Amino acid sequence: MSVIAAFYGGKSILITGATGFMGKVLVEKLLRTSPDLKVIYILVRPKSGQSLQQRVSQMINCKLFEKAKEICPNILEKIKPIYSDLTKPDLGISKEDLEELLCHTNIIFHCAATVRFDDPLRHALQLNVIATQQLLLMASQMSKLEVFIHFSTAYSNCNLKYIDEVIYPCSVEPKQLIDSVEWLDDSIIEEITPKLIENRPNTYTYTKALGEMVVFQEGRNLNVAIIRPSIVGASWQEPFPGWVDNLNGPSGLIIAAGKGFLRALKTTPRAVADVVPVDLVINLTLAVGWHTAVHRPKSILIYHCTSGSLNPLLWTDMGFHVLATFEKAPLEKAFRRPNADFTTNKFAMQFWNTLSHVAPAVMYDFYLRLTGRKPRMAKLMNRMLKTISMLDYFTNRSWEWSTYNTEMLMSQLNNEDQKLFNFDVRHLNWLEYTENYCLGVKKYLLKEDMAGIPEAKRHLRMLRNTYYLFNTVLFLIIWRFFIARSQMARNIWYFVVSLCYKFLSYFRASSTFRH
Ligand SMILES: CCCCCCCCCCCCCCCC(=O)SCCNC(=O)CCNC(=O)[C@H](O)C(C)(C)COP(=O)(O)OP(=O)(O)OC[C@H]1O[C@@H](n2cnc3c(N)ncnc32)[C@H](O)[C@@H]1OP(=O)(O)O
Ligand SMILES: NC(=O)C1=CN([C@@H]2O[C@H](COP(=O)(O)OP(=O)(O)OC[C@H]3O[C@@H](n4cnc5c(N)ncnc54)[C@H](OP(=O)(O)O)[C@@H]3O)[C@@H](O)[C@H]2O)C=CC1
Repeated sequence: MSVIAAFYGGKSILITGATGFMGKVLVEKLLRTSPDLKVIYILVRPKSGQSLQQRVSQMINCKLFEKAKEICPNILEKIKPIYSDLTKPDLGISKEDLEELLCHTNIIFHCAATVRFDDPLRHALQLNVIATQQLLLMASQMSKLEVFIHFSTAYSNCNLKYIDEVIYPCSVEPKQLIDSVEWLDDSIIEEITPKLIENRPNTYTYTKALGEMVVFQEGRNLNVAIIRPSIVGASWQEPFPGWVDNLNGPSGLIIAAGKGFLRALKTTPRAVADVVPVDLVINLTLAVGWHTAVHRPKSILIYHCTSGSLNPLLWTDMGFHVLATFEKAPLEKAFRRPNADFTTNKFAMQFWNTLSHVAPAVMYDFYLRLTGRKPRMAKLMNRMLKTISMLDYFTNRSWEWSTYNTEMLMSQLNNEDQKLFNFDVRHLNWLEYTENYCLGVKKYLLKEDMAGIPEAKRHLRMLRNTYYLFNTVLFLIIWRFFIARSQMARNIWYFVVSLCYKFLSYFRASSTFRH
């Protein structure tokens, strides 16, 4: 019998960020494995003109929830959306809703965050730190609260090489910073941001570290645990392989590679791609929720959800797996044939950027202009180059995370739970996973039909022939140019032609002789 699934039965669970990538998988798994849970309160903001109810309907009508709906037919009654904007005072929650939450909530999963790397410090602070602080305050008034699970990232301390399951203090106290940004002008905040984040690459990792400090300082009287996943990718097994719904992490670049936009990447040869499947992260999270509620550890435990130390995958290997998959099942209407050069050298990367990224985009835009259409490729390419440069920090470094707590937890699960809430990354086959990831990107993100693969292959063949033709014409033009100007080039040309002629005559003569 599953102890973890039984634990969530009859519980009222509050989830922030339920409409996000990980939040959806969390809601789905809870409903699938504990259909007898009482209610899941989800804090949602209206978005793109959709009401809260419309957002919930859209969420549960996606393929991800198909199995959960079979197991839990009254799924709509189980999910209660609560209006909330985490950037507003008191999280924008109405008095009545607040009362209900304070009276009934047993478990909180705090998933919401801004994961953008380029967010201004003020906004990132608002969501990743102040909202966490306010949620903790709210949690401290909940009479039935058993556990508070906070989602952080394994990269919150990416300024270190070895990262332990502890909270590392930042040089500035979160409270001081929160007070300061209240009266500081945006331009001044922008100016001091590089000094504050020190040797971290962006405001995301910095504010996630501050968020952990806030949890440590203000969650002491609560029963809290922190999950630190590394790079979260598509699902491995549950509810089916390859599910993914946004462009974050590797997904965007997998598309870019499949469409033939991304043709070169700077990465150190031994740099580890610390990817973890989303279902594995959610399984660990649910196990941590159960363990923390039942065992009530004396201090806040941190759980690293990483793959590098147990089952490492290199970025270059992942790249080759991606290319191999798109060879078998190409994306539709690719810009160029998928191919990639991995380089460690900054100058080589600049060379490849010019040759493989910028030049084809500029040429294609020229062609679009000639045919009376609006050029768009250079703009797209610049966006992709910006994204690559933002991810460069992560594809060129490796970290080591300790996993004592995660391993301790694994050893405490019974056989049934080890299967139902599997978070053992050692059993993962990266080749198979990457293949499913790419197919998932094709089906669920790009909504491409698998029946279109023969046409996509034809398109790639056409691109290959165009490429050969283009190169031949280019070679002939350049050669013609040299022949016209240089006696030496002419001599080489005549020498090569006469050599070819002699070989041909020789083979023809010898084959006539044999007959
Ligand atoms: C050969 C294969 C090897 C694979 C090799 C992979 C290496 C991959 C390393 C990952 C390493 C992460 C390690 C941290 C792990 C965490 O803990 S963080 C959680 C993950 N967070 C992220 O990944 C967020 C990263 N993204 C961002 O911060 C922002 O999107 C960027 C990169 C700054 C771009 O900002 P922007 O220029 O304002 O663009 P934005 O409005 O976001 O989107 C503009 C367009 O680009 C598209 N786009 C957005 N993001 C992406 C993306 N990542 N890729 C492509 N297109 C994108 C959007 O769809 C949008 O298109 P339109 O809708 O306009 O048509
Ligand atoms: N994805 C990854 O690779 C990793 C993620 N993490 C952490 O996991 C957690 C979940 O990440 P992920 O699911 O990928 O993120 P997403 O960007 O997919 O989801 C973010 C969620 O936060 C909600 N949210 C954002 N701003 C607000 C707001 N002002 N008010 C209310 N809700 C808001 C979003 O709601 P809406 O739908 O309305 O936008 C969405 O539900 C985060 O804490 C992140 O730091 C950690 C490591 C890696």
